[in-house]
Amino acid sequence: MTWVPDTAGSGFAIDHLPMGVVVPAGDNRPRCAVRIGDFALDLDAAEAAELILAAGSLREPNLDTFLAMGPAHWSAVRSGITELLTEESKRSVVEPLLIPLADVTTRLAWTVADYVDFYSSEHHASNVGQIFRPGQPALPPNWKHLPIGYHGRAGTVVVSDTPVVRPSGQRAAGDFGPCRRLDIEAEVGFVVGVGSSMGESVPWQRFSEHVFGVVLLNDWSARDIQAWEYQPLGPFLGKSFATSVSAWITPLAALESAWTAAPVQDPAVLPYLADDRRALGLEISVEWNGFEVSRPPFASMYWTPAQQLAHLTVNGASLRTGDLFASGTVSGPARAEVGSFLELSWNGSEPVELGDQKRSFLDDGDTVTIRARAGSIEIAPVSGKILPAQS
Ligand SMILES: O=C(O)/C=C/C(=O)CC(=O)CC(=O)O
Ligand SMILES: [Ca+2]
Ligand SMILES: [Mg+2]
Repeated sequence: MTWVPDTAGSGFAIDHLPMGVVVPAGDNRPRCAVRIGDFALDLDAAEAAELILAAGSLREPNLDTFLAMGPAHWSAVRSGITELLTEESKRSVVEPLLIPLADVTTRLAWTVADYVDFYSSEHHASNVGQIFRPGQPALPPNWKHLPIGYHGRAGTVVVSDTPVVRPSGQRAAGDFGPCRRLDIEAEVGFVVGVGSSMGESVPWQRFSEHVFGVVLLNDWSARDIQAWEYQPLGPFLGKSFATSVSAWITPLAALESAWTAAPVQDPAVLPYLADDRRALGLEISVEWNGFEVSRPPFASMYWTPAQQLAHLTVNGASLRTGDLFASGTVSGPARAEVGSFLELSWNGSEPVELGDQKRSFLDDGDTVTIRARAGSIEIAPVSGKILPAQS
């Protein structure tokens, strides 16, 4: 039991403790923090006051040093924070370090090193295959043999609530202008803490030794630019303009009871990909201008994050602290479970109702918020508003 008021049922109770970086109003120094209910606990101040021992890792302007220190450190810090927030005897010294969330702005919590995006929902891949490549098999021949992915643009990963400017680009031969089919992709991102050496692959069993935690991720996608540019090398400018992530990273340690069964794979995969079929049972919700338009089920993903990690490194490519890999768009089997508006509106042919409007893609001024829950835990939402293209 925590002494912090009103946390039960908030999704951010004492069993959660997601980590982030905040700047208090009237200050300009970013500091490491943990979220409890509607407060941020200033971990920089807690470590400075020796209320928590973290070898200086919480006195940095972001979580990079903390992330690099690995599971034993993550777990010791988590225990220390739990103690501060539960022991009544600590309350008088800790309570002054709680800042209402209304009085802070959040920052990107870590330096994104490499960013990789997978394509691991069978429903999403077959929907997009039918839309982009009609007349061809919905899934490419390699799809069930490896988790397909591409390298994205780490430098344009932004924290939730950062506005997204509509990109301009080539929409067809000789046709340049603002994107007309601006879309979202609802995804789950995994934040790597502990790196690896070049030449060394990281087996799926080592997932929790390297991955610290989970964020929600919106892979904003310019469908007209993408459809024109992507062959044969895959997504480029159609996706590199912005990718949004949650302000708070949910540690894997908070999600231990959220694991459930992943779909059985047929055909059998190669031994390095033969994992224990554990999926995170996150129930995602996509809100468009405040209307819930979809509920993608994360446990339906064909390829698991542990398999994605094994595949990422099987050629000896190393991991770095801060690497971010995204699940790929999360789409379930039903139309009301898809993770993109491309699928929801079937490429604009079946617009959806938002109040008294009918819509297929994003208009300027629209806001999209992606939320997710697993039992008592709410993953911090990722939200973004579309601003007009640069003139
Ligand atoms: O199939 C295609 O050509 C394109 C697919 C996507 O845009 C999806 C993508 O970025 C990967 C994913 O999020 O699943
Ligand atoms: Ca994507
Ligand atoms: Mg993107």
